[in-house]
Amino acid sequence: MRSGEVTVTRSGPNAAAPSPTGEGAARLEARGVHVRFAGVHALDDVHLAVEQGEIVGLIGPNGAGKTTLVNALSGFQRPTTGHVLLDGADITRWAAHRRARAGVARTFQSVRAFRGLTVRENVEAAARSAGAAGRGAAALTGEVLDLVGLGPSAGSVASALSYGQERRLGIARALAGRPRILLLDEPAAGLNEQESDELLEILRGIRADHGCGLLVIEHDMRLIMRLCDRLHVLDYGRTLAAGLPAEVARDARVREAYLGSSVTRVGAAGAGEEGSRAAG
Ligand SMILES: Nc1ncnc2c1ncn2[C@@H]1O[C@H](COP(=O)(O)OP(=O)(O)OP(=O)(O)O)[C@@H](O)[C@H]1O
Repeated sequence: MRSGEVTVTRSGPNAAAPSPTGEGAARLEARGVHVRFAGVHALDDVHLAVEQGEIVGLIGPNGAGKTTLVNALSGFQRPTTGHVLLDGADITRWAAHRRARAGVARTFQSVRAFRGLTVRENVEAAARSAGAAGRGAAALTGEVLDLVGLGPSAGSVASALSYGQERRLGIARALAGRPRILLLDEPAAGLNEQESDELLEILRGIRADHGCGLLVIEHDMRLIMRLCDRLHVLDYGRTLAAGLPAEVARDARVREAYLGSSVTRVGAAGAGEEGSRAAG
């Protein structure tokens, strides 16, 4: 799904969104999810879970079903069959806004901030719509902008930002809801190497400071191999491999379907180059 909107949670300024079950660490899970569009099996029996505090990379060739899976997890696509669970509760029929209130935030591939508003106003608007008010919203906005490195640009109009900064603004708006699980759809798309390195530090900082779990769709293997605790590989809607990044990078099926010849460098160095079929 390509949209400029960012979904945020509705929670207070100093705490992550509440668990629907009252439990601690969040766990968002796709269990046996199928999504069919007419004759296309966009997802075929996919099982994936992301827990608070971990970073999971979702990779695979163009059209593999990555965005469809994030849509299914965030409530923008109803599975044809299968279930989505949050903290063990079945949320398959929950609308996107309800999932957002429960702590599941996402960004989209295309960023479109409110370009006439300042950076601060953009994030404050997201914080307010997520339930923060008054000084709480202002404090949360400042905190989130610092986290994504946009503190010095808080007073700039969004239209003056570079592309890389605008993408970080999209992440800041998602964080303004204090999510427990954050789904990022190609956050490094269009970034140069230096910007991608900066993004790596920002995403690590989000895990460290917010403690939220991240599911990251990305074609930038240099970023993904350094960032993620685990990888999940989709191909033609099916899970091709899942596991530790080094294990996945060595998997012959993954090399053939996606990583191509760059895998030797990816596996050997723990950081490689973009996959051969990764057109982003
Ligand atoms: N709304 C839709 N209607 C029909 N087919 C769709 C729809 N959305 C996605 N598809 C198809 O489902 C499959 C998976 O698409 P999806 O966008 O999830 O792949 P992806 O892995 O995210 O690709 P990319 O890396 O290019 O973003 C593709 O064959 C795509 O054409």
